[in-house]
Amino acid sequence: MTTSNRILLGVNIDHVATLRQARGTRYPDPVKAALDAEEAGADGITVHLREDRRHIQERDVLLLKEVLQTRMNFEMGVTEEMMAFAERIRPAHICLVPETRQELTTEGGLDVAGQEARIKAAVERLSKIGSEVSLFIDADPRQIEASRRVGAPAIELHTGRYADATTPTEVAEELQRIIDGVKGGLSEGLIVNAGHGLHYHNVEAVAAIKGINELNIGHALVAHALFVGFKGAVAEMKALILAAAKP
Ligand SMILES: CC(=O)[C@@H](O)[C@H](O)COP(=O)(O)O
Ligand SMILES: NCC(=O)COP(=O)(O)O
Repeated sequence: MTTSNRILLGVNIDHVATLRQARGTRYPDPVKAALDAEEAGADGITVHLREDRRHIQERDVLLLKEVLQTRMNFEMGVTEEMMAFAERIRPAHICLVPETRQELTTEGGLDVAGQEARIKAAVERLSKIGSEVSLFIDADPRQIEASRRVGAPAIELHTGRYADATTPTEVAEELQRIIDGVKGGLSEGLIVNAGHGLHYHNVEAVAAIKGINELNIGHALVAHALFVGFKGAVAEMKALILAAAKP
């Protein structure tokens, strides 16, 4: 069970690639962003190779595998194509996410409870290559219990609803859901990560929750980097979460 106050920052570089793909250029290179992020204190690099390849490409993942000093967290849908690719690159961490072609971004968590046999088989297969498999789920007790049952060592709680909440009541309710989810995950013996939609203005309350292992943050960092540079954006975020996580 992870109960330390040391909280890790996983930097998601997908949206550096979004900017590149918008013009079909060679720049900006997410690989450069990853190296800058590491220099600025990132504990790991997250990439989501979407089925539609709207941002990260296979080339990015293959290069990252060669150059990262930290570790890769490879987000993927549960498809045969992705399973075979993951087996080829053997990332340190794999996060299984739900994916819909038309969605603007990952809208909800993976329905582990509704497809336990399928997710269990994927977790078993991916664990054989030495990856630590986590499941990107909503902070829902049913999904947390199912995650333990399918043998995943880790979960990542989807913080999108908290990030999108507008009224103080809604924010408090969504935060409480995450707090309860962290407690529930830890009591099931799982490593608990969190992420999606986290920003400089909403990250501290989540970073202050005891027992969270890692926060994965991307879109807000890439946006802020336009004004302060990628290293500056990562360093600011890292300082914020470390200060918030202090006992
Ligand atoms: C699963 C997750 O939360 C991230 O991969 C995030 O989704 C990346 O960005 P997009 O969802 O916008 O592709
Ligand atoms: N898994 C969440 C993630 O990697 C980053 O999501 P976002 O900060 O880009 O919304």
